[in-house]
Amino acid sequence: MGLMPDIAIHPQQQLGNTLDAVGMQGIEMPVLFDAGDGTLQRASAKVDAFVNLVRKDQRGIHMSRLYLLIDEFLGRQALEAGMLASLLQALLDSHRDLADQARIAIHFQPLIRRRALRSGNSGWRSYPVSIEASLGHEGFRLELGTQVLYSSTCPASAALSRQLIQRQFAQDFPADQPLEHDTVLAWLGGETGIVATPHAQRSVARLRVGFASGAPLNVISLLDRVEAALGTPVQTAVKREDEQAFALANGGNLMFCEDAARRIHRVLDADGSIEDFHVRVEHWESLHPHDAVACVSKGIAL
Ligand SMILES: Nc1nc2c(ncn2[C@@H]2O[C@H](COP(=O)(O)OP(=O)(O)OP(=O)(O)O)[C@@H](O)[C@H]2O)c(=O)[nH]1
Repeated sequence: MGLMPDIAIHPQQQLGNTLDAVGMQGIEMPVLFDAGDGTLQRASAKVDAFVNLVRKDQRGIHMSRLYLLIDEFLGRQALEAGMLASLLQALLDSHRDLADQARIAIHFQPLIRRRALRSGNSGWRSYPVSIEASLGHEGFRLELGTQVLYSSTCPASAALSRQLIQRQFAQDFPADQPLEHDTVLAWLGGETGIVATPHAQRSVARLRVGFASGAPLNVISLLDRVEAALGTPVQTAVKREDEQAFALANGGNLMFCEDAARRIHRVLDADGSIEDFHVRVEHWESLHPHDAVACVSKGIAL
C-alpha cells in the first residue's frame, strides 16, 4: 500500500479556533463491572470520548487513537476510578501538544438479580448507569448517574383512609353494643369494613453523584443502599407472599416526595467517598395527572 495522506496533521493554511471538545459519541464497547457479589460482569455500553483541541494550526484530532485506547482499557479492565484516570491520561498522552482536557462518558445497563421479599424466587432488574470522568485543569473528576424505581404510598391518603375506616367501624359497631371478637375479625378482613385504601405510585429517584478522588466505584452497593433507605423498591418475581410483604413495606414506608428525597440525602451524605450529589425524586402520581417532585443536592447546582 502506498503512502496515505493524513490531513489531520496538515497545518492549516488559515488559523482556526481552538475547540472545547472534539471526539466521538455512541461508541459500542463492552464494559466489566463489579456485580456487588465479588464477580465481574460484562455489559454492552455506549461510550462518548472527547478531548479539547488547543492548537489553532492543527485541523483535527486523531479519533482512532482515542478509540483504540478505549478498547484497550474498557474492554479488558474492571470499571473503577483508577482505571478511568489512567485511560484519560492515556487519551491526553495520545494527543500531546494538541489537548489538555479529556472526558469520557460510559452508558450501560447492568442487569442485577434481585431476590423476592419472601418466597425463594428472584428476578432481574436493569438500572441505567452513566459514568462520566474527566481529566484536565481541575484534575480528575468522577461522576455517576443512575436511577432507582420504587413505590410510594401517600401518607395523607393513608391518614384519610384510616379516618374513613374508623367512621365505618363506628357505624357498624355502635359504642353501646358489646364487641364480638369474631365479628370484628371478619369485618377487618372484608371490603365493606376497610372501605378506603390510600393511593400509591410508581416513583423514580434520579441520582448524580460525584466521587472523592481515589474512592471506589461500586455502583451496585450504592443502588442497594438507596433502595434500602426507600424501603419499597419495585419487585421482579412476585408470589402472593411477596406481594403481602410489599404491602407491609409500603405501609411502613409512607412517603411524600420530600420524605423520599430526605431519605436519599441521608444515605449519600453519610458516605465519605461521595463528595457532592444531586437527587431528583419524581412521584408519578395516581391522584393527579401531574407528578410530585423534590430535589436535594450537596455541592452540585440544579
Ligand atoms: N479528526 C477527525 N477524524 C475523523 C472525523 N470523522 C471521521 N474521522 C476519521 O478518523 C480516522 C482516523 O483518524 P486518525 O486517528 O488521525 O488516523 P490515523 O492518521 O491513521 O492515525 P494516527 O497515525 O495515529 O494519526 C480518519 O480516517 C478520519 O477520516 C472527524 O470529524 N474528525
